[in-house]
Amino acid sequence: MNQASLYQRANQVQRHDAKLILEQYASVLQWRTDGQDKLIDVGSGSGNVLMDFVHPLLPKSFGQLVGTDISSKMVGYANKCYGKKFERTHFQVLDIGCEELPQRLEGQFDHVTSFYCLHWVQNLRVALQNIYRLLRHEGGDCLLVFLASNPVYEVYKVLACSAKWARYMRDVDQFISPLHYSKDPSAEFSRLLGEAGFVQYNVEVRNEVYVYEGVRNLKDNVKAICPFLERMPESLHEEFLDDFIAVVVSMNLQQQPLVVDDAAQAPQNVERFISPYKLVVAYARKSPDFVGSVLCEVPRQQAHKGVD
Ligand SMILES: C[S@@+](CC[C@H](N)C(=O)[O-])C[C@H]1O[C@@H](n2cnc3c(N)ncnc32)[C@H](O)[C@@H]1O
Ligand SMILES: CC(C)=CCC/C(C)=C/CC/C(C)=C/C(=O)O
Repeated sequence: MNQASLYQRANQVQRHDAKLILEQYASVLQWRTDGQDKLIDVGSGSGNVLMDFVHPLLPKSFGQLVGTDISSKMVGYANKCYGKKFERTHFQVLDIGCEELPQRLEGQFDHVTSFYCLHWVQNLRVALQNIYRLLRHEGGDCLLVFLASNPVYEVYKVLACSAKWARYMRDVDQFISPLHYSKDPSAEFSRLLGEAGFVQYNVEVRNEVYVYEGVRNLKDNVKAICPFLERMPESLHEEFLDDFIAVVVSMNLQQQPLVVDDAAQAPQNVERFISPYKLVVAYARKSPDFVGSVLCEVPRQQAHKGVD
């Protein structure tokens, strides 16, 4: 995932989920009384989720906002878009799955956030140990949002077995969420949080559905995140995306076009593609003073996203 501007244009699902979850958790985060909070975001990508939805929640006098990503291209893009415009804000390269966390980052932050990143990291145990170490020694909290499962992974598996695409997808398992096949992602992630040292945590696994309107829209969203495209000549991209769509159709994830009878209304004949997925929403604190309300059921939105 290196194409920052492409990602910035085709990340509606990711933006939708981050916005909704931040609205629910803004008041749960343990804000400092002096307003000098330091926050680090893991896997910030092109930076727009961090700057559009996290930055506005920070107190005016916040201490520091650091966006990080494993991709230097993403970091370069985010610094160019936001680094100069926003005070006390910068982006830097960090692999959250690294064996040794840079010492200058250890124990520096009040909050760690991460949206749609941890499903890219195979070694969640190491990633959580690093997240724990980023937080101040005396406390701090984290809000981690990522995919447990998504039909995109089943499509990858099918394409990886085909004679045409196998040579670009030999390491397909490296790009499947480590919780995709888990029978109980909530229990598994809770255990990992406990092992990392977090004493109080709440892990929800939300069953979500996003509906993509039109083939082009789905293809653009796939293009923005698919790690295999950059390995093949550009002349093959459209063929790969056509085959991707054919697998989606074979999995019965296409909804028949809706035709509206009412003469006053134009018929809607755009195909819709349904993506049912499981989203992990984990909130954890390093220190033991846990607020009971965190564990209360948060109001849920019922409508399918992506459809007006
Ligand atoms: C889908 S994007 C999410 C970007 C942004 N957080 C958002 O919500 O739009 C996932 C990002 O995670 C980054 N990423 C993948 N593995 C990572 C790792 N081990 N450490 C840090 N970032 C990683 C990718 O480079 C990519 O920019
Ligand atoms: C119907 C269908 C297979 C939809 C897949 C849609 C899609 C582009 C999912 C991407 C999931 C993902 C890995 C997102 C990300 O990391 O940002």
